Amino acid sequence: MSDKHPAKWGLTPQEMATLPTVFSPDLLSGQRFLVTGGSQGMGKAMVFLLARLGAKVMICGRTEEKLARTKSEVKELLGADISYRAMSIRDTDQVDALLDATFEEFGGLDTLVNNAGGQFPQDAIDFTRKGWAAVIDLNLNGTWWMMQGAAQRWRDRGEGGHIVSNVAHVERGMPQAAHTCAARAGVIYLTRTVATEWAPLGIRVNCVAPGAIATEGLSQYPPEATRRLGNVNPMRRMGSGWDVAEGVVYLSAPSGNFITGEILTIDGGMRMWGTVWPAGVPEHFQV
Ligand SMILES: CCCCCCCCCCC/C=C/C(=O)SCCNC(=O)CCNC(=O)[C@H](O)C(C)(C)COP(=O)(O)OP(=O)(O)OC[C@H]1O[C@@H](n2cnc3c(N)ncnc32)[C@H](O)[C@@H]1OP(=O)(O)O
Ligand SMILES: NC(=O)C1=CN([C@@H]2O[C@H](COP(=O)(O)OP(=O)(O)OC[C@H]3O[C@@H](n4cnc5c(N)ncnc54)[C@H](OP(=O)(O)O)[C@@H]3O)[C@@H](O)[C@H]2O)C=CC1
Repeated sequence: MSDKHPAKWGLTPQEMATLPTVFSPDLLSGQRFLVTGGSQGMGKAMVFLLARLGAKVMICGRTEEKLARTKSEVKELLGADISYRAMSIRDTDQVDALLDATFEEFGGLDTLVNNAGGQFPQDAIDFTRKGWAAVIDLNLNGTWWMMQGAAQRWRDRGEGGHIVSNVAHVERGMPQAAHTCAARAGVIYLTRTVATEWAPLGIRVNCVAPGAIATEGLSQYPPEATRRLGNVNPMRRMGSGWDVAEGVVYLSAPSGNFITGEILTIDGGMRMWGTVWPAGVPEHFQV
């Protein structure tokens, strides 16, 4: 997929309704999930897979129209009912309201999936304070409000739970995306820390760390930012939202019962070879 910029990124609802999965159809029967950013991209793939496996699902995002469309597509293609709430994870009052509504509607929560996030490509030296703050607030603070809010409710109810946060492959840093690299590293180390603090509460805490994944979110980036994404790992192709969704289910289902503080990298090997350079390869690094 080198040098290509498709007219439309990501999986269609029909694909998400029919793609093969390694998991059995009743695996998550009765399990209650909350997926932030479930209205498109990887989050939407998770929602389709979770619904196919029998889970009850609540999704959120800022745009009501996208949430309502996802709900009706899941109903039409899978015959399943999901719930949604329009909100921003950056707003602590809205986070509390979402968590309260979810616990009330489902009578509890089994797994929180922190998937909402994003950034813009820019050299770190040029970040404005407002741009830096926006990316940290969304990806680090917003994710943390969700993690802490869910854990407090589980503790107060005397129940356990599981958190899985969608971060990014950041082991080698991320040139031209240092703000999101810093935020994702923050989430990774929060995860590794509270996995210990919250183990006595019966709460497992994990992350998935994707490399370049073809999703609708990429349509917000110009072709010069995305045309190299199929060439940034040894497999020399992009992953799909389904690859990440299956990783989330692996960690959340009984297959993950003895896994906490883990970062499951789903990147086609990008941690070993390949650099994104989302704003273009600087002359110094061209070969
Ligand atoms: C191409 C990938 C780049 C990252 C590299 C990651 C490498 C890993 C794999 C590669 C692919 C990863 C892809 C994705 O994650 S795609 C899915 C996620 N979706 C998005 O990223 C959506 C796009 N981003 C945003 O919506 C916003 O940037 C953001 C949410 C981060 C900010 O939202 P907010 O609405 O609060 O902020 P504003 O838009 O009002 O902007 C606030 C200030 O931020 C600065 N800014 C914003 N955009 C840019 C830009 N394009 N370039 C430079 N600066 C920017 C700016 O200071 C804004 O303030 P002003 O508007 O007042 O100037
Ligand atoms: N695509 C890729 O290659 C990679 C992506 N990632 C990360 O994985 C996650 C999912 O990515 P992807 O599926 O591509 O993203 P998309 O941009 O396709 O989807 C993002 C989702 O998050 C929601 N969202 C964004 N901001 C907020 C907010 N403040 N509050 C609540 N919901 C919000 C969006 O809905 P709405 O706009 O309506 O709010 C949308 O549903 C993101 O954190 C992304 O940065 C990491 C590595 C690689």
